[in-house]
Amino acid sequence: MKNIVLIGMPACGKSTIGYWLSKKINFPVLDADKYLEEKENRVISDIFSNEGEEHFRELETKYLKELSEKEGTIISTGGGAVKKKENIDILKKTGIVVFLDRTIDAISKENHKNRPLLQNPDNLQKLYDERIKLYRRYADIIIKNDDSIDVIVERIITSLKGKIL
Ligand SMILES: Nc1ncnc2c1ncn2[C@@H]1O[C@H](COP(=O)(O)OP(=O)(O)O)[C@@H](O)[C@H]1O
Ligand SMILES: O=C(O)C1=C[C@@H](OP(=O)(O)O)[C@@H](O)[C@H](O)C1
Ligand SMILES: [Mg+2]
Repeated sequence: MKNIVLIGMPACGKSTIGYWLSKKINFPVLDADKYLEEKENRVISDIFSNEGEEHFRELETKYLKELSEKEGTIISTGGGAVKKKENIDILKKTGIVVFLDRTIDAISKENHKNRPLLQNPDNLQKLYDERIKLYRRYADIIIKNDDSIDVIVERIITSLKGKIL
């Protein structure tokens, strides 16, 4: 059974929707950021401020590799997982990639205190411009996150019917 891999901008809903999707379809869920924090016994903002983004990206790749070895699991990635093609190549071998497409406007209204890259709000548009083509390129399925979480979960389930559900 393939994994369901959620990708998209920071605060597009990957962690939250992964959790509710898991409840609905009874697949286990693993959040790549939480997994990394548990394995490293540290929080991401601490890794960014002490060792920097590059070190975080190395750890992210290491743990995405571990997660890609799962089966029938929902994997909520961090927004920057698409920065390395290597990450996506690995995730795609065992999973179907779902891009949660949420507007910058909606994302900008969320609380970003635990997102080191969004401490400067101007960075959101910059990240979007750098990454949007990557999310679209790597997506097997694109789901617009422009309604309630329940509706989005149902949209994902409908789009996966006949593919893996
Ligand atoms: N469709 C939605 N309706 C209401 N809140 C949403 C929706 N999608 C995401 N959110 C909220 O946005 C915030 C960021 O979501 P999160 O799951 O942490 O995003 P990500 O893991 O992609 O960074 C959370 O507070 C979440 O509840
Ligand atoms: O967009 C990014 O580069 C990042 C997004 C974060 O995850 P979320 O997308 O869950 O916020 C987290 O992995 C880290 O702060 C870097
Ligand atoms: Mg998340």
